[in-house]
Amino acid sequence: MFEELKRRVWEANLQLPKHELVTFTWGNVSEIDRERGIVAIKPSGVPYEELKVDDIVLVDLEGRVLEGNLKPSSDTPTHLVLYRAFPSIGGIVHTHSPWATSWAQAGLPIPALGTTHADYYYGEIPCTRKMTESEIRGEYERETGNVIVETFRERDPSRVLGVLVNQHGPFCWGKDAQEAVYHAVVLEEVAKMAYHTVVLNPEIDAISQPLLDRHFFRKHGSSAYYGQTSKSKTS
Ligand SMILES: O=C(CO)[C@@H](O)[C@@H](O)COP(=O)(O)O
Repeated sequence: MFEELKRRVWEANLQLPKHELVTFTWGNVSEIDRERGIVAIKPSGVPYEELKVDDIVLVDLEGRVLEGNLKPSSDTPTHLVLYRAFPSIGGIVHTHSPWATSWAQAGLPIPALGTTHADYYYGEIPCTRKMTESEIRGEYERETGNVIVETFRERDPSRVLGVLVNQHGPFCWGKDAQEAVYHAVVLEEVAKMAYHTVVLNPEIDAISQPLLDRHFFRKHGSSAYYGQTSKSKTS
């Protein structure tokens, strides 16, 4: 019954090395079947070149393994916190892609400096606060999810489709695993461009609200008009 879900998650995981978003095993992708409350996720520590469809692990929203012979990603508790807190999302990607991770390590949000950014992220891509010692010593991966949720108290996860976890790296999401990978690719590109932009002009301001609105809403929401059909908004 979940063969299709597992295949989609397997294919989405294989997109990470293809887009040069992961080194070794530094990343994972999951997708949720909302109707059944089942999450398919990459197994922990398995090299991408060895990953098979049947290695994808199925867990419930409490993290209990329902199917699979391997341990799920060590980041599974983070994914589960996000699926529970953000009902609009259907897929999640975590990587240590170098440009996004550089901003995360610097503890800085990525400002919206141009239309490439505004096409997908409505405003700055936030960086979480640093985690406390007790959060790190406790249920670390679950607390990582909690600190992301805290960062989104005043933000809309359907408009800001990713986050930088301070001193760690990016988590992105989308309506499914494939779209989440797409947003992770965009995040890495805008992280690289933003770095170069602020180096070239340290005084640069974020783009204006009208330009941000124009670019985000031409691809998202009921007034979107970019592309050929509603399905092509990410192309
Ligand atoms: O964040 C980290 C390591 O810092 C992990 O996400 C990364 O190594 C992937 O872990 P898994 O192989 O998915 O358990």
